[in-house]
Amino acid sequence: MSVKVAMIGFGGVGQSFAEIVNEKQKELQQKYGLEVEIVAVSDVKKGAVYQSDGLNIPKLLDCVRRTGSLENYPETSQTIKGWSSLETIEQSNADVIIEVTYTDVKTGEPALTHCHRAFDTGKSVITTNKGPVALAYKELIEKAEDNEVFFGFEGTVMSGTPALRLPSETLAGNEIREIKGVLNGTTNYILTAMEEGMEFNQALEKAQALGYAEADPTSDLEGYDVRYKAAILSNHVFGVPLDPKDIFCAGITGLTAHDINEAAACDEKWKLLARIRQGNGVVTASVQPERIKNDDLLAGIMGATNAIVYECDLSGPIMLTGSGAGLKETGFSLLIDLIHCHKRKELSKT
Ligand SMILES: NC(=O)C1=CN([C@@H]2O[C@H](COP(=O)(O)OP(=O)(O)OC[C@H]3O[C@@H](n4cnc5c(N)ncnc54)[C@H](OP(=O)(O)O)[C@@H]3O)[C@@H](O)[C@H]2O)C=CC1
Ligand SMILES: N[C@@H](CC=O)C(=O)O
Repeated sequence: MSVKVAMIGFGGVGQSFAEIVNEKQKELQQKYGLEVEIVAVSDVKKGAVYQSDGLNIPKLLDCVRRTGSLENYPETSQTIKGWSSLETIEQSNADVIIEVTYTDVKTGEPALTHCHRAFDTGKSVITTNKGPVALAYKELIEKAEDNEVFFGFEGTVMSGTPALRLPSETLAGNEIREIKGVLNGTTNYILTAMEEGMEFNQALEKAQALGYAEADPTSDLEGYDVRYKAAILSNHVFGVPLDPKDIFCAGITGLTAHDINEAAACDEKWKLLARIRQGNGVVTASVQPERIKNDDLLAGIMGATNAIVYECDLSGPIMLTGSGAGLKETGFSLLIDLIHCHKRKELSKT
């Protein structure tokens, strides 16, 4: 079965997803009976292109990587160029909108409006954008259900490492009382690099070049990105809405090379930790750098790798570790959701 996809945002993650779809086309067809057609891409500076019978992915990637613009994408009589994100969502024949614009930690826009418009027009949404999921979790889940469409956001926490499906599917039956983790790739990369003697700014530049950091890295450095992830986890795992503003939040900008060395001399490490606890239906959470012993499991989590620990009543603590950021990994998270969206559709036919 063919699933038509429109992409809103075509930065690092968007392009990586297109590349994965192109590489895995045959396998997706053989294993899942899934044929993915990218029919539209709409991006602020790179422009927009729509073709109802599907775009040529290698040409799309070549065009944007060579010229930085979709203006030069080869046209046929079917091609429409220049649609805004909302025109693309409303007027394209896509079944699924892949929302991969930047995360705005204050308003969740423009992604929040993109999700609403997609659901209003009967389209599913798959996103890695933390904004709408952290700020409007319940509202969007309910709207997707009311409109009988799919809402996937696995990549919003720990990119392609399935930190959200693990508690809701694999750990089902447990009561989870506490979650803690290293949930930001950029800051963990910087702290690891500083332990190896690199300057803060140089480490940040490297994290940006590797595609880990947010468009505005203040979000990473000051802990806002993790605060959003904590709000998503509270909603998703505990079923309790938590306003990001109510989460105590401190970042890593106050940490100096001296602090890092002082911790090392005591057999300890600094980690930016998120803690989310539930008791009697009330959730409290915090995000802050903490000095932990080197024999703590989380002390061994280095570079852009992240880890999350679920404290379960039956299975005890379960730790999941994997990439917390990265273009390929995050592109893959979109694919996981797309496969689940497809499976759900297939199941509904039986
Ligand atoms: N990179 C990572 O490791 C991870 C990223 N994420 C999330 O995934 C999303 C995408 O990340 P990434 O690809 O790295 O970010 P980029 O900044 O590389 O890409 C975002 C793209 O969205 C475009 N854009 C902005 N506003 C609009 C709009 N209104 N309509 C259409 N396009 C728009 C930008 O265009 P322009 O540049 O032209 O302004 C840019 O090309 C973000 O929300 C991020 O938080 C989640 C997990 C991991
Ligand atoms: N900027 C984020 C990307 C994933 O959410 C990070 O560094 O973890």
